[in-house]
Amino acid sequence: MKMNELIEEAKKAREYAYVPYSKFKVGAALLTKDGKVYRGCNIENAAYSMCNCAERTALFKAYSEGDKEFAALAVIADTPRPVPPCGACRQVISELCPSDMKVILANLNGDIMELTVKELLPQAFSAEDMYE
Ligand SMILES: O=c1ccn([C@H]2C[C@H](O)[C@@H](CO)O2)c(=O)[nH]1
Ligand SMILES: [Zn+2]
Repeated sequence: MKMNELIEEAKKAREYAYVPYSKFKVGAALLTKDGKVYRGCNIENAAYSMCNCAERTALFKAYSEGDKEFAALAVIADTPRPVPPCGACRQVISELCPSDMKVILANLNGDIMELTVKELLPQAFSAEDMYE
């Protein structure tokens, strides 16, 4: 699957965003190594801290279906620059995805930024820091 196709999948996911509070729609598309795509959108709640980002929705969907081998993640929102994932998502992505996996950030203007998981969260805290 091409990078632009994965961004299109993220754009479709974005349409399902449930964002009555922020009105800020985000879409994500997670490509597995065997070519399957899991879409995710952000889902908010009146108890604001319960809001779930698009990236984590996609990752948790895949994981809960037994898919754990990922090849790329695309994220899109209507932002001036390609949408930067929040710190919480960076932490989750860095634990569940390979450190050299491609993360494609995009916006609706067609701006794209491509980086790796380890570039997204350098010096990430991980299990290795707790157990030797
Ligand atoms: O990369 C991001 C950044 C923000 N959000 C969501 C969380 C919340 O619903 C709204 C505003 O922060 O956007 C995401 O889904 N992904
Ligand atoms: Zn997030």
